[in-house]
Amino acid sequence: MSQESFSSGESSSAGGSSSGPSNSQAKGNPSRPPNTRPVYMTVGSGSTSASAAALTAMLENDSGYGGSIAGDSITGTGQHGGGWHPGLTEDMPTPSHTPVLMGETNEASENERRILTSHVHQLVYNQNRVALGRCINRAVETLQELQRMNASWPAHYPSVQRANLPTTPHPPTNHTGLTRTQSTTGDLDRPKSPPNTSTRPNNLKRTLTSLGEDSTEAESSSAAENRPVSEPRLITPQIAQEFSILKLDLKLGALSQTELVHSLEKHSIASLLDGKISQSIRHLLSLRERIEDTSSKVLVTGDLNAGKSTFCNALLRRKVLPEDQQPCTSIFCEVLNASENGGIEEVHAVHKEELYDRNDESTYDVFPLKELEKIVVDNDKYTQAKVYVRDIRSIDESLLSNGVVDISIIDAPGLNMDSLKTTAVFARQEEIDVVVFVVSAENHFTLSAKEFIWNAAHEKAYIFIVVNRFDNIRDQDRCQRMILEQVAHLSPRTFKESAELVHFVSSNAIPAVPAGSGGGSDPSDDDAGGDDSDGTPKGKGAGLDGTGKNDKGKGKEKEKIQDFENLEQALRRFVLEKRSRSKLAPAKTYLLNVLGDIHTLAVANKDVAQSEVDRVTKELRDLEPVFEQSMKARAEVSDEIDRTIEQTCSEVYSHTRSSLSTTIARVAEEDLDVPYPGFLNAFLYAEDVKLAMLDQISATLTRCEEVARQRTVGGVSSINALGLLHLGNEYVEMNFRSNVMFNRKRDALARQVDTEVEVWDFFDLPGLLHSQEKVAGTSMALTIVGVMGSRMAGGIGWVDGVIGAARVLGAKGVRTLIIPGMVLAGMFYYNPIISLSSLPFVDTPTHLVVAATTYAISQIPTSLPHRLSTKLSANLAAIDYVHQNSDRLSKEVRKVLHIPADNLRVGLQRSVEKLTVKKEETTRVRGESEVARKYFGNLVRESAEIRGTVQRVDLEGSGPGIAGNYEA
Ligand SMILES: Nc1nc2c(ncn2[C@@H]2O[C@H](COP(=O)(O)OP(=O)(O)OP(=O)(O)O)[C@@H](O)[C@H]2O)c(=O)[nH]1
Repeated sequence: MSQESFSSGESSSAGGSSSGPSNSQAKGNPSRPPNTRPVYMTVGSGSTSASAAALTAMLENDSGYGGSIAGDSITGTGQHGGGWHPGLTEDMPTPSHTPVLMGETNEASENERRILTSHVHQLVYNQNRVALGRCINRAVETLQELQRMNASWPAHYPSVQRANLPTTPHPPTNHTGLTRTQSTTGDLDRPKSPPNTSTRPNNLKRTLTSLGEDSTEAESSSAAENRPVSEPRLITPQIAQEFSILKLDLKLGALSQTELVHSLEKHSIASLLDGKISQSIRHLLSLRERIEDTSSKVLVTGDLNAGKSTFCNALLRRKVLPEDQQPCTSIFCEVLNASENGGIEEVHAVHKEELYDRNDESTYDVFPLKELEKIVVDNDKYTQAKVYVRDIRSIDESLLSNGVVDISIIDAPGLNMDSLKTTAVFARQEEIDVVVFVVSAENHFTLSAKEFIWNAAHEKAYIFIVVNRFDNIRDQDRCQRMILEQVAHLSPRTFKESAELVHFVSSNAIPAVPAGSGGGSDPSDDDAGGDDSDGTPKGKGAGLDGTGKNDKGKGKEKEKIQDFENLEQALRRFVLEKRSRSKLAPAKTYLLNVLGDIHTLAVANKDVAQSEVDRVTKELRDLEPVFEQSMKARAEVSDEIDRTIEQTCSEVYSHTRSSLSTTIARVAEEDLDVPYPGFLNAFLYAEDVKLAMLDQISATLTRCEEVARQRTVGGVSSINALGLLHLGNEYVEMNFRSNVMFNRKRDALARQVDTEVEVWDFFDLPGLLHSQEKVAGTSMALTIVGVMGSRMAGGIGWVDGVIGAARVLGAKGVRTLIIPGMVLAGMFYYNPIISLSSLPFVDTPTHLVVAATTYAISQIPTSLPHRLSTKLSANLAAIDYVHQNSDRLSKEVRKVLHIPADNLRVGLQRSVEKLTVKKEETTRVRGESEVARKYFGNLVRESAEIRGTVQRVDLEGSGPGIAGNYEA
């Protein structure tokens, strides 16, 4: 494209646009009828329409590329007649639609149209960039929120399930890949992967769920209550679907993802998800950085010696990069606009293992341009070279300095098996927006080339292919056909747009000034490119005779230049207009995917939260009466236990008391089964009777204890029954053995109160009196009692002392002889008794005394038990024997009953506490689930809304002329 043609275009367009038909007339072009150009109507009071002004303002104020658009590089190109001029954005129709008269050259308007198209596209690009940037910010905020939520309410992760597990019925499919059932997120318009090209795992089917499953078997409520909640719960089949961005990489041994999801505890899943979210946030931030970056990188690669360096030089119109017939480029050379280096042309050779930083000279060595060859050919010190050059061409033609975006060209080393991997890695870098592949027309695609394109086409979708050294081909049509066939195979998408993306050129036919010339002039000018006065470039390519005399040769050269210029324009379009694809499309695609994942996650978790709320609400509803009942039972059972214990103890007490009292009172009348051995052994008899009585009392006590045992067994049973009734299986019965009760020596007390046998015990004086009165009258009776009373008391008072001694000595003989001795003594002391007497019975004759004594002795078997019983009873009463024992028994019963009672009380308390904790826990879960439901409900809406906004960002056919460019 010559400068002249551009200038003329500019004047016609500017004129036409600013003043409409009147201007056209003012130009005084008689050959153009007044209506050959459309009539422009200016809306508004000024000469510039409001919309045009707005458009201009938007372009000028745009922050993303403002520097390059409105900066010096634009204004400094005044030589192009204001190629970038506010007038261009004035209200006027798109020039491409301008009607052109037959035969009229429309070169100028074509130029104008191209520039306008470029700027409008720039505007649209910026709008898209800003919109995507905002969406990235919102997505990041959303993900951060999700991360916070996930920390407090571990998100549930939808899972896929293997085909051999029971699944919902699938429609029959004839491919082995993934079989979808249905998706609630279909409205999200997630890009559908065609079969076999899907990167998603095969042999996976939609999951079944453990949530919401209808169990065919009835389940008891307690079983349901105690059934462990499987974690993590899977999602219903309708919404379970695979993720693209937030997919958890769960590969561990032979376990499938589903098995792993099942086996992992839900907090582990949540933390894995958290990691994924962080990763995604980082990626989104890097995408935002990338779309805000105004630079664009073009990687030129291809087979060895295909002419890559020659091609780059042709683009620059300067011999910057070394060309050689031998493979020579050994490092990556990035050619940048010198304006990025303070306008200085030089080479920065970047040290190995260093990250290039233009402001840090320790990372590189500086060389003049002409020494580039030395660095490029065989070196082991540098990995890449940054080549700063001034672009000598206008902004409409230049790639480096095009007024819109800063483009750098990277000349890569030729591909071979060694460099293939390095270059492939290089090409994969995110900042590489465009890959230009140079192939030699003579050699077609080598194996390395095919492998590279195959991979790069997956990465970048479109490859710009330059078929170089076309001048060396004789049958060019056949060559074209064959190469296009190969392109179709290697990158079908590139093939589809081959008119724009595949170019057959001869780079060496393009005139280029030497690198050292400083780039001050344009080689496309007649004088600059070579020594031909007719503008034919002075190339070294075949078929160029360089004399300018061969018209056919000239025609061919022009054709080659034209082809190259076509390539350049296509490349510019590809870089400038299609950079949306390379810069914004990845952001858009990633956003759509991540928002789709968030949406899926939100839908799934909203439902999980809802079912969680339902579940715990029901649980709470069921729990409330159980809790109330438990509280009531605790109080009631406690009272019941107290009652049982009280009743049992009081029964035992009263029974023991009455039994003992009765026995003690009646022990004298009992058949003690002690034979009376006669007068001589009266004392022994007394001892035996006493022991027999004590045994009787002990036997009664033993019976009472047995009764108490039985009562205790009854009490324990009723407590256990209460426990089982209220606590069910939770109640643990205690092992109770009644035989260990009362195992203390029970009659110790009785032994302690061992009653001493006294002489008086043998003679029942009141009884005697009573019986003698009946027989011999009162005076007689008194005589006997008097004899037995006072005389014997005086005469045989020694006897008690003897008994006491005998007890101590244990001399049976002594005791045996006491009573006979006593009686005889009574007789011998008769006289003194009589004589001393002043009592009414002083006159009592001797025979009466003998009779009375004999009577008293005969009464021993009858009177002794009574006397002893009375005495025993009095002694036992003195030590409170009956109460003591009744109390002992009832206390022991109480003690024993308290053990199961306390056990039951603890059980009941525990049950209430357990229910309280469960209630609190369930209430807490309900609260959290409600928050989660609300949050995920909002997230469903929000993610769909942001996704909708992203979807509306149209990166394809935006801006006039762009679609046209590709359809042309
Ligand atoms: N006939 C013809 N020769 C060309 C053309 N382009 C480049 N050459 C020649 O091919 C040879 C190799 O060119 P280079 O540009 O060095 O090739 P390269 O691909 O950069 O080489 P390496 O980077 O070393 O692999 C040089 O001698 C060029 O003059 C062309 O279009 N036609």
